[in-house]
Amino acid sequence: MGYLIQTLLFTVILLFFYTRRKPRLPLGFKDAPGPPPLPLLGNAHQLSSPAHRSIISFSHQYGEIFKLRLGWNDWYMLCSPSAVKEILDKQSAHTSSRAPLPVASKALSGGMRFLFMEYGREWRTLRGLGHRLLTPKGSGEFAGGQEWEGRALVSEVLGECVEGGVGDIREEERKRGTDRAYKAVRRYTVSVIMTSTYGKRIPEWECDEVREIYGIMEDFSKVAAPGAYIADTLVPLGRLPTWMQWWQKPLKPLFDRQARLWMKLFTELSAKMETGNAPECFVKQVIEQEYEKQGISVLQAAFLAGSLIEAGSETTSAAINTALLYLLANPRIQNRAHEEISRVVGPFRSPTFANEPHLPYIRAIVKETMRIRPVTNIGTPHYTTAPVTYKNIHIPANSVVCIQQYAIHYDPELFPEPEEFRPERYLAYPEKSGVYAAGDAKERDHWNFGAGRRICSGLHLAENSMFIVLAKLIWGFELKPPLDESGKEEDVDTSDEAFMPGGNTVPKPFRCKWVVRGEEVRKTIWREWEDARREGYLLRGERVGVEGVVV
Ligand code: HEM
Repeated sequence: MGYLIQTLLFTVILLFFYTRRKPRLPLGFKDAPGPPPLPLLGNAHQLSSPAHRSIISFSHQYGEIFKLRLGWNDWYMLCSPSAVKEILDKQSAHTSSRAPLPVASKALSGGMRFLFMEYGREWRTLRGLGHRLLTPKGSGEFAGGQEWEGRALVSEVLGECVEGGVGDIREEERKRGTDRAYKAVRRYTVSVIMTSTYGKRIPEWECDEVREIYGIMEDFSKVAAPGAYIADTLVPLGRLPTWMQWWQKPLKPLFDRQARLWMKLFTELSAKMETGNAPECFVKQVIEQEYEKQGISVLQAAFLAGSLIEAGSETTSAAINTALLYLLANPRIQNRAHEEISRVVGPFRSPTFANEPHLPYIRAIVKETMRIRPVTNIGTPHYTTAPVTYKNIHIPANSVVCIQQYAIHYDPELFPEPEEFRPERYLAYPEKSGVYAAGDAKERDHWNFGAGRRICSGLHLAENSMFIVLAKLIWGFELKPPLDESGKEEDVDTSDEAFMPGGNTVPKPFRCKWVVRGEEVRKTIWREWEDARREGYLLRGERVGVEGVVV
């Protein structure tokens, strides 16, 4: 114990001097501007809750790059398209790692959580394994499943949320508005990602698998929350001998819980492969690519699949639910969107991906949602492995470099009246996000998926889900504000208060009145769902039914 106290004291003293250090600058270069840090505290006390508001105001004060000292690291906040392009794209050989996190990455995740993995051979091999699944073409193979799950979702909303529906919904919820569609959207996204990775559908929200997956994500967000564990702030504590790392023992059961779930799914699938009964899916591809020969352990391969499930579920449902919240608050936009869909599709069938080129306004809603409420609140931190420069600013090795999506998305020079939800600004952007991410910085649509070599692997899958779900829901229903006790429509809140606290921008569950758009549409929804249940859909030539891939 005495040794531990001495080490802690030593680390605090070290931090005191470390936080007062000045970087050595090469001739002709300067340090990034920023608010002066306090000894020990750095700048953490200057961040508001939610943090993006103070980041936006610092960007107004200091410009396109500023520096904050947060814990052990200097964070260089990138607040302009060209700073992101120059630093994260053009100098990506040195800006593609992640900061060391002895607790969240090492102890909780055994160093195997893909999102946190340091840049290097192992990360490259794993990214390569995931690549085939997630390229535009690979993601396109899941379009049938997204379309099919979209039909399931629309019928769920009709059954559960609409007056005259069939679910166990209370009369009052039907009349005054319900938040059930919020969960239905979450079910949709988990089901799409589980079918893609393991060939398994998630037909019900209330089931053991969803409980376990969300339990794991909850453990993760608690442990990774800023300030939750001092060793993720005072990183040198991670160099203590393992027996002295007091956080290891309580986190062991949480690591075991993840390993158990990811390994259970993985070994079940491997067993099915041995008997020739495995569904077509990502993990089957990984096994066929002989991951062991590439130096990847079975546990790491199982964690890779788990990382995709984690990374793809809550992010996509948060984005879709955010779009629904803004549509609810903006009847004019909803009407314009519905006018476009009904002109192109009519009431006798619901929209499909084939209609996408003719639905520019729906595509614009997808992009505008990602602009106005980027899913990451304080950006996506990368870590430098060598010094990099931007204009005459020098950024040393071992610094955090972090896109600030909110600061860029709320720059009125780039997006006039940025607080306004205005899909029209994206009508001149016919391509998907991946195309703009690879192009000229000034032409990029939004920065929601990050940048450089660590750019979101699932962006095509995510954008496709957003498009198909929004198109089908707007086609099927009018979203109306909930009613208060006196029967008057309530105001719809889209302020920061409407979102949960934390690193991700996730809307709080919100009530809404779902009104089906006429008898013909109601009949079409039921008919299409019956057809879908009967026929299933094809995933790379294999039939998928209500229970998942049919083998
Ligand atoms: C609207 C939905 C989504 C948003 C906003 C989103 C956003 C992001 C962001 C900002 C990053 C970090 C990028 C960086 O470091 O520069 C990321 C990483 C990642 N995302 Fe997504 N994502 C979404 C959906 C998905 C889906 C559906 C999948 C998988 C199927 C996925 C898989 C991943 C993975 C594996 C990484 C880690 C990449 C790495 O560290 O190399 N994401 N995502």
